[in-house]
Amino acid sequence: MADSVFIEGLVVETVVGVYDWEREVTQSLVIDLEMAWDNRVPGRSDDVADALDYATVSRRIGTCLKELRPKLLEHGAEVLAGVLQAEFGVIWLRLAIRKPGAVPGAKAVGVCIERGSR
Ligand SMILES: Nc1nc2c(c(=O)[nH]1)N=C([C@H](O)[C@@H](O)CO)CN2
Repeated sequence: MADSVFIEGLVVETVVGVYDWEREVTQSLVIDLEMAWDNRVPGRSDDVADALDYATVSRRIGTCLKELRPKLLEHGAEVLAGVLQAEFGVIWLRLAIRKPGAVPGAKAVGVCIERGSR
């Protein structure tokens, strides 16, 4: 399945990081996500119930990361991938989490994972 639904540049404010000072503040994470989805069905029906609703997914990403308060970006990415697969039936996804300003001189640092198969 070559079709997909994507979310680009979703900003989530949460507690994240491995250092003590990072557990006392919130920081911005930027999420880029592509999820395999058969868009022929909603393409025919014009019904959001047949679609992978990117608004609902975006809200779920926010609540997940705010509750999780991960130390590592890797942990945030792994848990998010599991939620998307279990709750939304996503069979394949590519997910990047960026942490802007975390490393002096770098625009952003982050991780990218791919889970499942198309
Ligand atoms: N591979 C990773 N390396 C680092 C992470 C991370 O989440 N994954 N996190 C940190 C610190 O929290 C850093 O962002 C503070 O500036 C260091 N390395």
